[in-house]
Amino acid sequence: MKEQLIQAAIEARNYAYVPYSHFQVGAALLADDGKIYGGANIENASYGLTNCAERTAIFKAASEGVRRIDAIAIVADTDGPVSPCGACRQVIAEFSDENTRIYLTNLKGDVSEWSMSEILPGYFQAKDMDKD
Ligand SMILES: O=c1ccn([C@H]2C[C@H](O)[C@@H](CO)O2)c(=O)[nH]1
Ligand SMILES: [Zn+2]
Repeated sequence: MKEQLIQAAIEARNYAYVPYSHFQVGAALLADDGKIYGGANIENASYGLTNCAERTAIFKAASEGVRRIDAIAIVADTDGPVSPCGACRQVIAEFSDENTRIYLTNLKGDVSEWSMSEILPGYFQAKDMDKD
């Protein structure tokens, strides 16, 4: 499944809309429903409105009812495994738990595997709002 997910991320990357950075990123997640959802980064002439690949994949899945990510792979043409931004790490946390596997990869085939608390120590979740 890990290899299949990484392959899906590589394929999703081909649809990156990156006229400004020319930096293509792809992501693919395995959801609780057993389906794979892919996503690519989508940039905007108003740069700050750019949506990262992993958030695209997560929002596609969430908008179809997914509430838990089993595993997610992210890929870019980087020297080492691609490193997701802080905003994306928090968005991954919204739909993840400590059993979620996070695969950071590149086109050379380097893969590093992370848990949620490894990738974002102290991440905030809705359950943290429960006071009793
Ligand atoms: O993990 C990452 C890192 C960067 N980007 C995108 C945002 C922007 O389009 C481009 C350069 O930052 O790469 C992602 O999609 N995911
Ligand atoms: Zn991001």
